[in-house]
Amino acid sequence: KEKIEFTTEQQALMRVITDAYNKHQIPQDVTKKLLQDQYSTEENFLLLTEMATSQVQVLVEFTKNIPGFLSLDREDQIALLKGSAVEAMFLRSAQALNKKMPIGHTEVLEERIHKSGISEEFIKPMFNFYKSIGELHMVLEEQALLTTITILTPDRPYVKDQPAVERLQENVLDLLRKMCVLHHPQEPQYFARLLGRLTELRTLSHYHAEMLASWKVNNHKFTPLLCEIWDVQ
Ligand SMILES: N#Cc1ccccc1NC(=O)[C@H](C1CCCCC1)n1c(-c2ccc(Cl)cc2)nc2cc(F)c(F)cc21
Repeated sequence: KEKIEFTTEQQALMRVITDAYNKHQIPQDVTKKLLQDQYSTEENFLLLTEMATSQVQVLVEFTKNIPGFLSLDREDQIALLKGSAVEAMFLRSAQALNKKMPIGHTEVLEERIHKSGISEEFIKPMFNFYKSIGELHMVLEEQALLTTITILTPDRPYVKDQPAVERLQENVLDLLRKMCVLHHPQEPQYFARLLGRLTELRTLSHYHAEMLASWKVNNHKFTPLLCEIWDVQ
């Protein structure tokens, strides 16, 4: 049984990232809203744009706490945020769906999302991703580190100093690898499976603009922030 040792730097990094992840939760819990009422496709689209907009603001605050992020070139910081916002939102949505809920709530939530206005062709890939995240039973620290790794992806479009991003990402990857051994000692391949989800996440995120454009509403209105961050309008 491998003895897991964390350096003092890694312990500090873990605490900072976990605290930031906890602090920057989504203000109002979207699952509670969706469980409360069945909304029209228009109301759901509005809720989505509100959630996505607040999610971007939450993401910006979260990245400020990633050690080293603010020392990156400012344009690279923007490129990393723009490049990861959609993936971070789908990760957050997956974690929202896979949260422990009273009996029958998850089924209601899934039903509401199926009927929310999203076009059928995207339902399957989206729920496949949510299910594959759920099967991992990630602990909170792993969720926080996975989101951080997604943000610190060096090969996003327009990133100039990729090695600087790689150095930050490597520290977080090393920490995540150790956390996976610690929390899933029986699954030596767990870390690799976790990283494999990031590939699935990137594929799903390619659809996001189409998913929004094909939402069953007459008028697709977006906030200025979403127009900036998402390739819409
Ligand atoms: N945005 C956002 C966001 C930010 C933080 C947390 C959840 C978010 N997701 C959301 O609000 C949307 C809602 C918005 C109202 C209409 C039904 C979907 N959502 C999505 C979903 C996000 C995008 C795109 Cl194109 C399709 C779907 N998959 C969800 C899974 C869940 F379990 C869940 F509760 C919510 C979920």
